[in-house]
Amino acid sequence: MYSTAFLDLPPLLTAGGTVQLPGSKSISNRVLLLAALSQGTTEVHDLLASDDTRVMLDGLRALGCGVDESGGSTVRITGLGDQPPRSPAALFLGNAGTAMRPLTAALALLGGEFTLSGIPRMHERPIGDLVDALRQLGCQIDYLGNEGFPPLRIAHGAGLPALRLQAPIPVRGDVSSQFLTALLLALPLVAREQDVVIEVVGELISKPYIQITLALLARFGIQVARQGWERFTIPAGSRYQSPGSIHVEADASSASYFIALGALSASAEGQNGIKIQGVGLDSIQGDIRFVEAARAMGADITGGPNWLHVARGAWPLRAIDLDCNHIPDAAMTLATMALYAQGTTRLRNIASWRVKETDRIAAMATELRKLGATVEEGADFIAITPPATPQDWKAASIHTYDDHRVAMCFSLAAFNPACLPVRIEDPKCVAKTFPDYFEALFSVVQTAQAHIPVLCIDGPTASGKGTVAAAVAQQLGYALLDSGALYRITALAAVQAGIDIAPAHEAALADLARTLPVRFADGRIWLASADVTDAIRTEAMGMNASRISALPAVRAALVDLQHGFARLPGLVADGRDMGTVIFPQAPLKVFMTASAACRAERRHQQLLAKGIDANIDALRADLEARDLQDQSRKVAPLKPAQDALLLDNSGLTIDETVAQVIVWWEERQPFAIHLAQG
Ligand SMILES: Nc1ncnc2c1ncn2[C@@H]1O[C@H](COP(=O)(O)OP(=O)(O)O)[C@@H](O)[C@H]1O
Ligand SMILES: Nc1ccn([C@H]2C[C@H](O)[C@@H](COP(=O)(O)OP(=O)(O)O)O2)c(=O)n1
Repeated sequence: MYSTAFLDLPPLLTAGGTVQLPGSKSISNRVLLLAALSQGTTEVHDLLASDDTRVMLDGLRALGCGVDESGGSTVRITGLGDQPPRSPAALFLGNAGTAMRPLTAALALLGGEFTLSGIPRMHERPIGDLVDALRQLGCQIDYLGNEGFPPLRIAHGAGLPALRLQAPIPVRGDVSSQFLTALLLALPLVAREQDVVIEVVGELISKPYIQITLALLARFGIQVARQGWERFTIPAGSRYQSPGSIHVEADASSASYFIALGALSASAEGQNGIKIQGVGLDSIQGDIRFVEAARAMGADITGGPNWLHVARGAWPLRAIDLDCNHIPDAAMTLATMALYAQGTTRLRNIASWRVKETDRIAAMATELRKLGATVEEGADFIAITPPATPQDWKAASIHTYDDHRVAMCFSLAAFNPACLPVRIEDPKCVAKTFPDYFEALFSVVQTAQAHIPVLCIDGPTASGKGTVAAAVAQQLGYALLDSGALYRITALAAVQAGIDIAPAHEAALADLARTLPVRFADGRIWLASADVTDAIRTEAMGMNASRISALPAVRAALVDLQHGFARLPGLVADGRDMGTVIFPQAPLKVFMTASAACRAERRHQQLLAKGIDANIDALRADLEARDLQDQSRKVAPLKPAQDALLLDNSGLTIDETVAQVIVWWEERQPFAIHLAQG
């Protein structure tokens, strides 16, 4: 997951390959609750690991359910059965509507004392219609903040009052279908002696989500009878029965981003479109009908029981005018597909967008406009006209409103014909449903090598390049190339092979460099099966590296390996010749220096921290000798590139040095200019 403040997506050109999608959030949290209400243990396979399932699992544990997470994506839930939930209990449910609503209903019917709260946005999301329905039944629920919104208190410490189950229970269906889902999931608890009937007031929205609820209830032994979408009957004698084991389908809403990707990108060379694993055309999730909408816009989609294949069909895409009530979440993806359509795309009947993670109509309108689109918005619709020509596109920093879908939708804007990068702010908000979304995206998209941003930091030993490069890479979410390590590893391999580091053995040393079995993983460096992270860091190996690096054939042998580090979303490279030889087109080259005295002192401190005693004068003499050797060699000597910015950090802290590099990087991005204008 990218936990950076922002993630800059370089312009993307093609896509191709296979993605495996994470489990559906809606199915995951429903299954968890049903398993928790059942007798016995349920093995839940392919459970989504996300913020929303995390709060549900924590909540169930707090209520006394058995939760065994030792099996990776398979979680074992031991249900309450006939046991009462542990009470009192305080549940924090983040921003998970799929946890807040059904738990409120279930706990109100089970009895006990509970508080249910979430993050501030959760406290702005309405729950009054559900509370009204439960209060009419006889449940005692209080608002702890604003009327009609969480946080809530359920107060049945003295036992449940008699519930009024004879008359049909009315619930509004036109604000959120989650209220009805909550009642359907919870009322079987009390459908013992008589049928329990729910009547929907108002036009029910998001019906497909109710279908998921009914299908999952059936898997847990509850057969709900439905008359139209107005009346639902839970038969007397209902009891939750664990199916023993259940598989969670991949998330059909998450599939929408990759369906869109296949529809709007040219295929990568030798590939034909995108294959999506984990969800197929016969999915029980309503958002699978996004397929029809994407086809209407031009996508070429085929599929089987648990896979989809998507390629470009009509291009440019066709604008559509669609009632999106049946696919409220996935429809947001249509709004960014509209950027690539001819004409105006109108998405209607989407009032529920206004009460989701954020006001999604306002959010989409604001961010689409930043890209140069013309957007009209109303209480329950949005109409998008793309920028008229490539020149009308703008580089935008997309605000994501702590809304995973906004972040994922707008990643598609990186295919803009103007080849502008797109900045996604707070990319970790995707953790709600798809923590590794950007990793999955990068695994199936490609761009021209020239579009991949590279930031070079060169300089003499102990100037702080390595430290600063690592910090900058972390802040930007970029890969890191410690090129000095490659020379150090080659030198170590030569020493181990007994090859003298001298010009006479240049060819043999170059062969060694070309076939170096090196691997960088989890902050460690491996040479074949040996962890050499520490062995290459000695002063002696630094000197050997400097000697081996003076051999032109060795340098040439390491070029391809170094170029291979430049991958999406970008690279920070540190060394001696990153800006001059390896990445001469890099948009930012920093030449970092510090006085010899300062550098000797830093090295001294570094060694002391490792428990190695060293003489500071000897260290200074060594580093000056190495500087001289690196500066005076014939090939790729240590020197600033012509367009490098010099940074003498003798008087700066590490943080100040990093901040300066980031300021220079930001000055080169188009977003700041846009912000200044906007
Ligand atoms: N302003 C600074 N910038 C970068 N590093 C610094 C700074 N001040 C002190 N240091 C320290 O200098 C030492 C040498 O840094 P390092 O990154 O190993 O240098 P290099 O990669 O250039 O050889 C590290 O221990 C680092 O913490
Ligand atoms: N791009 C590079 C990186 C390192 N080298 C050589 C020259 C250096 O003295 C050695 C060791 O580099 P390294 O960056 O690990 O050394 P320091 O951490 O700066 O002491 O490798 C090079 O020639 N070109």
